This record gives sequence, structure tokens and C-alpha cells, in this order.
Amino acid sequence: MAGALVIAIDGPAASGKGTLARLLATHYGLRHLDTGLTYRAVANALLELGDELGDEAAAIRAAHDLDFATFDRDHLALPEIGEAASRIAVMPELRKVLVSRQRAFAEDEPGAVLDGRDIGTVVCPDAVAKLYVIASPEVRARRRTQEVRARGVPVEQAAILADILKRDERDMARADSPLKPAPDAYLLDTSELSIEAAFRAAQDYIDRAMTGR
Ligand SMILES: Nc1ncnc2c1ncn2[C@@H]1O[C@H](COP(=O)(O)OP(=O)(O)O)[C@@H](O)[C@H]1O
Ligand SMILES: Nc1ccn([C@@H]2O[C@H](COP(=O)(O)OP(=O)(O)O)[C@@H](O)[C@H]2O)c(=O)n1
Repeated sequence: MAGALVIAIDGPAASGKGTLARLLATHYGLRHLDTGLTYRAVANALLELGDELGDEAAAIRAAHDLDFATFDRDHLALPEIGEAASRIAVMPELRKVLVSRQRAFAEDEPGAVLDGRDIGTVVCPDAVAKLYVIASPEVRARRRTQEVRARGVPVEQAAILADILKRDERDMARADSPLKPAPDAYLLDTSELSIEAAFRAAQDYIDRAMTGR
């Protein structure tokens, strides 16, 4: 993996991880993987097969079959799939399969930006830069509500807030790879920042991390 440059971005639901990851990948000429989509796609496969969400063997088969290049982002963005994703994300053997595939993606040249919940702590602990992105629950619920409505799905902000809080709690409380900042992560609160300002703050930190300053 000599030379692969990896940027890890973690944080709670709708904090702005994916937005930053896409912008940073373009800026640094890296590939991007939204690891949340991998959990959402497995959950979606189980729902489509009519399988129980608790069937770990079926989840593992779906994880092996995933094509990381062709996620149906619009469909996977539905709130009920996010909820189902966080329920299957507690399964240790499923996580092993997805983590191994995510790591392989990260290690390909020239490197990549990965965003999720356990990138800096588990998937890529040696990443050159680690960001932990947060925003207040109210701000996150407002942004996510606008985003889902823009996709043509009518949702109530109160329901989105409840979904976000429930998922955060489950993601932070699970035994395997809980959501938490890596000890060496840079904390970025985007509550009061525009996308542009958040990007500049992230870029400034990453430039310093890459030059060892
Ligand atoms: N700093 C920001 N200011 C305003 N809106 C933002 C900001 N960062 C992200 N958003 C918007 O908030 C929503 C959630 O962001 P996203 O990057 O998808 O979060 P995550 O990947 O953490 O779930 C998106 O609609 C995105 O455009
Ligand atoms: N690296 C990751 C990424 C997502 N997940 C799980 O997948 C769910 C959906 O992740 P996501 O990143 O698509 O969610 P949002 O932050 O976009 O709402 C999360 O609530 C987690 O339970 C995980 O466990 N580990």
C-alpha cells in the first residue's frame, strides 16, 4: 500500500461527512467511498428478498455480492433504509466482510477518502488525516429533511430528528466498532459553517496533517 493516501471521515448521521468527502476527494485527486452506502445496500438487499434483518448469513452473502461502483443512491437515501442499515450494522461477522472490502478500496493507488462511523478507528487507523464531523441534532435534522424532500419524498422534520437520534444512539452503543472519534481525529463542528467554510477548515487541517505540521 506504499503511497496510498487515505483520508478518514467519521461522525453521526447527516453531519456533513459525505459532502466533505466528495469535495475533498475531488480536491486531492482521490477516489471516494461512502461506506454508509455499503451498509444501506446490504439492508436494502435483505428487505427486497423479504429476509429477516436479523439473518446474518443472508447479510454476509449480500455483502460479498455488492458492487461498490453501482449504488442506487436515490433509493438508498430513504430514511427507512438508514434505520435498517443501523440495525444490521451491529453484526460483527457482517462488519468483518464490509470492512475488509472497504479497506481494499482504500488501499488502491492513489488512495481514497472514506466516510462512515469507524473509518479512523477500525477501517483505516493509519489514515494520514482523520476528521470527526459533528453538527447539532437540530441542524442535522433540518438539512436532512431538506435533502430528502428535494428527492421528492415528503417527510416531517420531527420524524427525521427522531430517526437521527435513534440511529446515533444505536451506533454509539453497539459493542463492535461503535461510533466515536479516533483519539487523533480533528473535530469539525459544521453547525455554524457553510459547506464552503467547512471544506476550507477541513482542507487546512489535512494540508497540515500531510506535511506533518
Ligand atoms: N456545512 C453545511 N451547511 C449546509 N448544509 C450542509 C452542510 N454540510 C452538509 N450539508 C447538507 O446536509 C445534508 C447532509 O449532508 P451529508 O454530507 O449527506 O451528511 P452525512 O454524509 O454526514 O450523512 C446534505 O443535504 C448536505 O448538502
Ligand atoms: N462505516 C459505517 C458506515 C455506516 N454505518 C451504519 O450505516 C448507517 C447508515 O450510514 P450512513 O452514513 O449512510 O448514514 P447518514 O449519516 O448518511 O445518515 C449508520 O447509521 C450506521 O449504523 C456503520 O455502522 N459503519
